[in-house]
Amino acid sequence: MSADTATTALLAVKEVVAGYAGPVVGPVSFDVYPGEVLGLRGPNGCGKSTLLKAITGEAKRFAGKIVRCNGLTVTHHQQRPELPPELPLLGRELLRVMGADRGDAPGIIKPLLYRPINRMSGGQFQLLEAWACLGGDAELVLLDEPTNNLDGEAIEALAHILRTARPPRAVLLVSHERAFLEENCTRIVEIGRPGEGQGS
Ligand SMILES: Nc1ncnc2c1ncn2[C@@H]1O[C@H](COP(=O)(O)OP(=O)(O)OP(=O)(O)O)[C@@H](O)[C@H]1O
Repeated sequence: MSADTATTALLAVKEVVAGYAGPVVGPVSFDVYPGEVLGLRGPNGCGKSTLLKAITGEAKRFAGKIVRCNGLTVTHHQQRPELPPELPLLGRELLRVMGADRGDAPGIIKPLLYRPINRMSGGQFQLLEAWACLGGDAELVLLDEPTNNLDGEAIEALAHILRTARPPRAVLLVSHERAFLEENCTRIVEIGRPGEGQGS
């Protein structure tokens, strides 16, 4: 579904400047509507991950506004998710903790359900985490480089999950994979190089 201006935005990012000790990105503006997969694209270090972190409150907002619709639930798939080596959980238990244990896991996820997460490969854990975010209850899913570590089959499975999992949830997707963004996003926002703010 494409953005519909008659629909209320789930999230409005307005002239946001964000960073850590100092600003690293912005000003940037975009809205996210129910049902869309909005891509964020830009060069390395331009601040895409920082923008996602500003939405969750992990990064500092120096200027602008981030307006969430009332009661909006958000989940964040971080770039390079860490495998928690000491956590004695099976894949399905992790899904339960994340509210994504619905019994409708795609075929590529099923073999991971009974595998201890500390014995998964980086790619397997990455895919399970992405499914946990997309198959859970959150109305807005933030995905940061979800194709990292994934082989071609897993990337295709992720694309299928993006297209089919629980619409009308919205997704804000950061990816270096130009083709993946273009094939799977309903809209793409360009972020400029550091100091340039928003691209055209
Ligand atoms: N925790 C942090 N503290 C201070 N600076 C940080 C922190 N995390 C990132 N940065 C800096 O903020 C800038 C933007 O980084 P960010 O990871 O948001 O960019 P990005 O566009 O997602 O990059 P990439 O495409 O390479 O993943 C970089 O200069 C980076 O070094």
